[in-house]
Amino acid sequence: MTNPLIIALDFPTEADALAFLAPFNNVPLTVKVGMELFYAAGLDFIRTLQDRGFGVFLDLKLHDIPNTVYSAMKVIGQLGIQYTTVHALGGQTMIEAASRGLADGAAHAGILAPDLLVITQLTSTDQTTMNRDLQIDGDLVQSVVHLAAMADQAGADGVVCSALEVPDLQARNLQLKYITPGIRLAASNDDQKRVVTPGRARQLGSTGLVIGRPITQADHPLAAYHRFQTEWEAAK
Ligand SMILES: O=C(O)c1cc(=O)[nH]c(=O)n1[C@@H]1O[C@H](COP(=O)(O)O)[C@@H](O)[C@H]1O
Repeated sequence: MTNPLIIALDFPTEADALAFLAPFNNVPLTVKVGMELFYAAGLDFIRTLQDRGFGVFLDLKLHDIPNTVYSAMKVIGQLGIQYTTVHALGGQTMIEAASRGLADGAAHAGILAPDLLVITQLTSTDQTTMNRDLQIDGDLVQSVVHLAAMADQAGADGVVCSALEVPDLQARNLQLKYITPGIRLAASNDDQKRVVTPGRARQLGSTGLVIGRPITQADHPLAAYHRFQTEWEAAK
């Protein structure tokens, strides 16, 4: 089974990412490659991670017209990775196009398509940001529920949201995985606004966690990873 703890490799270079991963040699990790590292290290680095046995979550958060997203996802579908992302705010037709693109790319390569995860409201967004900056009226949780239901309709495999919203999503009986960032062992003061501990996230129904700085910036990353894992396991 895929490791439910996904580490966000938010590093500026391939060398930094590989140095971080050195102690994790025998750990069956799924690692998330986001915009910074992908733009710096590209597809060759994705293959390096796969050669070393890591599962890959390619997080490029596509948001464009359906035809452009379809074509990009057709390429991504051929990579043999585990997860990739689009923004819900691209709308249902764009999400459907993304799903088709992944399926067509994977079929072309004769492999399984990655899970398509849809970003609902970012965990750095709070109620005020959503209403004032994005000019989306109403309640943030209701917006996440609406976007997740749309993603489900469009054939997505999961959504990215705060663990705080998962109970409301489960109440809708959606056929989705709930991948939740904004995970912290204790209260923190960084840019994340909707924050949850790993144990609480599991109790709330998260399928998987995305964890970045609390592990990547720790003095002892492997020990930090084990603390998250222990809390996750204890919350069964
Ligand atoms: O798509 C994501 O992974 C994502 C969505 C979201 O709503 N919030 C969010 O923090 N993320 C990502 O999850 C990771 C969280 O990193 P830390 O805040 O360092 O734990 C980063 O790579 C973010 O890009």
